[in-house]
Amino acid sequence: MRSMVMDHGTGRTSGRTAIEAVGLGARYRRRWALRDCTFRLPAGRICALVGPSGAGKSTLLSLVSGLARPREGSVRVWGEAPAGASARVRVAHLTQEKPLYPRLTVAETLRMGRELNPGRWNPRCAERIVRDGQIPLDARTGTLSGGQRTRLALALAFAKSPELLLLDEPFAGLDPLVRHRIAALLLAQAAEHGTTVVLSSDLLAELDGVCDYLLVLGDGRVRLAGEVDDLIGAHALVMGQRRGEALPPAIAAHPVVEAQLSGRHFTAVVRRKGPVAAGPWEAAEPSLEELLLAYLRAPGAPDLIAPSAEPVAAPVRRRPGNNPGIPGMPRNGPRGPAGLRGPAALRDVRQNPPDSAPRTRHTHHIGHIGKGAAA
Ligand SMILES: Nc1ncnc2c1ncn2[C@@H]1O[C@H](COP(=O)(O)OP(=O)(O)OP(=O)(O)O)[C@@H](O)[C@H]1O
Repeated sequence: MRSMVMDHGTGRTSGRTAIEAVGLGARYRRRWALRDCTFRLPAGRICALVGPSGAGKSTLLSLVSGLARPREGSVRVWGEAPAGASARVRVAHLTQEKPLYPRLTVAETLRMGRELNPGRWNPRCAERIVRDGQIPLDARTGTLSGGQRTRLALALAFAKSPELLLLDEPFAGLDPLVRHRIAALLLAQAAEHGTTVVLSSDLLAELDGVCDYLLVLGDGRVRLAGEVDDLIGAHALVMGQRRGEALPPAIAAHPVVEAQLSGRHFTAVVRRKGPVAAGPWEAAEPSLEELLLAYLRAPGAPDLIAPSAEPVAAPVRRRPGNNPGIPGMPRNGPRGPAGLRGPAALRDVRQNPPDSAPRTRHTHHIGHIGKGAAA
């Protein structure tokens, strides 16, 4: 079961802000790719950017890095316009293509990185990441495997000493073992350098234990945003014997994000209005993957912008159903008695994570390492 340990000392709704978007919108010709995006990402987080294909994830990353300009609204990176010279050097953006010159060797690529980033280049960091991956320095980058290319691209990105690292699908096309190594590398480097990371991925199981902040897009809009702990704590996963055609009234009394009724059983993810009543069912906090799957399967579920993701500059325009007054949210005081009982199977997986699972450095995340993160 997930730990309820929270770091109240960090002041989630205050502190440095890495990204703040207000009413952000972008479009390609006549079609909006992103609309009315409003959220804040505090510094020091590892943020998962999730959404179905075409939801606007790459577009958002391009707006944040200054590669694209917004059509409406604004985005600030470390308080500045992303396209400005000073914001640009503080941000590294690894696009899906991970562009490398195929005819250059690894050593030549690192040399080029140094020449392009005078004053910020950290050669020891780049060399260590390449050496740990046993990548031959004299190999041409065009001959590297997918995992080696990703590692080299991450070496280039981290050696630039960015304060904000944007990664577009860094795990795509990698086998599970390589994904695990890359995730561990990412966590270790981000912890060592204090880098804020935004990581888009559709490998949901991999994100648990890696990310402590969540931004879910759907159809170009923000659907979920906030600390992972807050968002998970606001929901319950309920499983039980089905009696009749509908969910038990005590469960349906909570806003239902997604329900599956099959055979004699039901499974539902609900947004808790309070403790889930005891009954002939089991209730537990969903894992990050379970929460994400529920929202991805239910595109009509109301969005939820947690207080931890509200911009300082402008209040969130709430759509119907986006009710922040949920037990478990820090602005609403301490968590009430959860009254949640975890199914033995889920509890077992979460209490016995693989030793090698990468762990986040964030204090409030320690103790709820996910199920084989990036395994
Ligand atoms: N260069 C472009 N020209 C026209 N439309 C585009 C362009 N790039 C993206 N789009 C459209 O904008 C929307 C958002 O695309 P985007 O690539 O940001 O989504 P995504 O969530 O990153 O998708 P994926 O997970 O498949 O990479 C989609 O409808 C896409 O078709």
